Amino acid sequence: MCHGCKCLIGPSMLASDLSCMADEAKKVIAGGADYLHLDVMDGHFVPNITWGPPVIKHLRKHCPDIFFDCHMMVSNPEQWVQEIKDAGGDQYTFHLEAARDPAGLIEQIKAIGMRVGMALRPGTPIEDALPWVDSVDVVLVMTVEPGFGGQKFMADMMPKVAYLRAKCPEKDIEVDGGLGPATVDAAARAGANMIVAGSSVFNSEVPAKVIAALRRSVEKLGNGKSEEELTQLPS
Ligand SMILES: O=C(CO)[C@@H](O)[C@H](O)COP(=O)(O)O
Repeated sequence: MCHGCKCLIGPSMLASDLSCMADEAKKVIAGGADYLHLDVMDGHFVPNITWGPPVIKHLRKHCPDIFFDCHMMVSNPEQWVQEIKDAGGDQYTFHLEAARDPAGLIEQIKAIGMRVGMALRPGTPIEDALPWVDSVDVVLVMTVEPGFGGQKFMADMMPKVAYLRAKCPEKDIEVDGGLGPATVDAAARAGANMIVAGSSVFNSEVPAKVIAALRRSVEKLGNGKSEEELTQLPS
């Protein structure tokens, strides 16, 4: 179980109305988001294209204080570190499958002053990540195939999360894909403390309620409480 990790909820902007991204961001910030998850896709590493540093830079002007978690679904993650930093990124999450030299890339990101995230596609075994886990701030376990929002949560990724949590009680573990009030309990029980949620938050009439429900699950179940203890907690 997670001992020292804070529960953090990060709405995925991919699911927002991108014609008014800044307003959408402000809405979820007001609704209690701890950070914004920004999916950068290059049409090569994944079969979709979203945005890059110019859009992040403009969003930063409208949202000066929130943490920007940049999920780099790109084939050449070494190329964008400086641009993402300059645009206002706080965390640079690269895909292990795309990194030619993970150790060098981690150093590059750290040297520039961003938090380092390492993401794993569903098909990547957790063992592949172990050599670098101690050097990164966050491990992102994808719970859908990266590329698109609105997919079904892959509960069979939870053993990866649980294995990692057992090995690294203090590490930030993030999950992303198909998360909402109906699926978050499994991720919380496995030990994830950073929850990315796109469709469930932005499709809701009241995003704040969904964010609160996600937080409630992680705060309760992520602390290793028994079902009996949970029934005694105020809702
Ligand atoms: O990285 C991705 C998809 O590649 C995610 O961040 C999705 O955007 C999450 O969206 P939902 O599954 O929550 O709708």
